[in-house]
Amino acid sequence: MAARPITLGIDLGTTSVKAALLRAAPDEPSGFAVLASCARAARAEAAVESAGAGPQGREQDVSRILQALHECLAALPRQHLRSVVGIGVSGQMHGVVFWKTGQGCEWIEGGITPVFEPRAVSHLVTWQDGRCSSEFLASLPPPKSHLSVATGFGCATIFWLLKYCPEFLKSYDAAGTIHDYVVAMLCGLPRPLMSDQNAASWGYFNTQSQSWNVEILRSSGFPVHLLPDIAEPGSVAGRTSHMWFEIPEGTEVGVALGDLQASVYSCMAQRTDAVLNISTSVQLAASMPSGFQPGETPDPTAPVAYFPYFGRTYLGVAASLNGGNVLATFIHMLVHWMADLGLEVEESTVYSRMIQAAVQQRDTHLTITPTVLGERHLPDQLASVTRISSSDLSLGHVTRALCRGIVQNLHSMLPIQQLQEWGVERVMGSGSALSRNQVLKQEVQRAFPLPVSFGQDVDAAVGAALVMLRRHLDQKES
Ligand SMILES: Nc1ncnc2c1ncn2[C@@H]1O[C@H](COP(=O)(O)OP(=O)(O)O)[C@@H](O)[C@H]1O
Ligand SMILES: O=C(CO)[C@@H](O)[C@H](O)[C@H](O)[C@H](O)COP(=O)(O)O
Repeated sequence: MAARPITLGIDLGTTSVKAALLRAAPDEPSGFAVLASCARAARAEAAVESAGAGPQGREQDVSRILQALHECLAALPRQHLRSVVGIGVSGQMHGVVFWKTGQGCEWIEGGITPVFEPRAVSHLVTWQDGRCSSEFLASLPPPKSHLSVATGFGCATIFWLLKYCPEFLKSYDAAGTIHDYVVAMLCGLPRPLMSDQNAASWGYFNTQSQSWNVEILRSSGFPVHLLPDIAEPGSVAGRTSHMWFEIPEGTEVGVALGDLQASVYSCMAQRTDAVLNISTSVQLAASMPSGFQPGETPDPTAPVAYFPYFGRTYLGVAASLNGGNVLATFIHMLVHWMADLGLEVEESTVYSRMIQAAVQQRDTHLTITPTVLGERHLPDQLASVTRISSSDLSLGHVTRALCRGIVQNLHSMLPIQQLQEWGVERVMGSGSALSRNQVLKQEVQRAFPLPVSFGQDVDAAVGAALVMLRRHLDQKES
């Protein structure tokens, strides 16, 4: 019997990097089996943001992201890596990283396996970056796109750098998301390719014409030469230029995908499924009918946006900026308070103790609006706590209220009534913040009284691998 094909999926997330190996499994309902997976914290938060970014700047160190990626690959079984026939890459959308063409990395040979190390590469300015104030965004030209432009979106960041750090931009002649960068380095692409999934997340991209708003951008002095060329999600960007963790040189690499779309692709078994992803951020997504086209102009006050998916279809998405990152912020606060009091406690200990305490605390009157980052449609709505009584101040009460607040905030953006109008019959949970947190699961089931099931915690990596596996199988059949 011919060996069943194996593909590798990668997810370059905001907090962690995930990798998964999939093998075709015709006798499985899904058609695949996950052979192995791995997750490694990236810990990539840059120690120093760019000059002028201010306290709202959020940048990550590309070398740390690649280090976490290499750790994941090194942990996967070599006998399977040798058989990989395709690599799918997804990652945190909206962000932008810059590099010099032909100098973006150096392949280091002579070790256990060739690896590429970043060279003339900037920090990654992430989707959490808040340097673009509302006033600055209002000064930008209106986009010819159904998606509005928010802080942390690639084009907004480039406009900000053009105004405040023009010399910085002159140092680079290529740009993309972090996953576009990794694809370009793996394949030695002279210029990055970008799927419409990631282009739409940058702003100033028209998904119907599949083109950048080049004239609008150029007339504002925007460095349009930095805009990547566009390619279909699911198509091949190139082939690996070196052997990589024993994955053969010449292996096909797909055009990078949005982590949201890759997660949905792995979890959405039927078109009537909604996918609720809680990772660093939170997204609730459902399929739009084929033929659906979003409006021509953006509505920045709308809590639901329409993101390109596959095959020119769209997802209706409530994308909250406040998900696992809110829990992480709470824990960082507790750990720092305890350090101030002379106590050293591991973050992982706090996560497990607070979740255990809240599992025991099934209800609370304490009410937390968790939006420490505001929301794109309500940037000035920051976090608040109400109904505080002396009896509701245990760790269990506060954690229950925090988890409830995260889920209720998402529900306020996309309520179950709207999901049911769209024909949604089931909610598929994804993301490792959800998979590791029984309280979040309980609050999801409470807020969305539909059948709810929970997936793996490497969903986007599985989705990216699955896209390449199905491409390979289709090619073999044709
Ligand atoms: N030990 C833990 N137990 C439970 N939740 C955790 C733990 N460590 C991190 N988390 C949660 O997981 C979130 C990150 O999820 P992850 O899927 O790694 O994010 P991303 O895909 O955005 O990189 C963090 O924001 C935090 O809320
Ligand atoms: O914000 C949106 C969409 O606008 C999200 O769907 C977006 O994909 C994510 O926030 C980023 O990609 C980061 O994802 P993650 O690191 O939180 O998994």
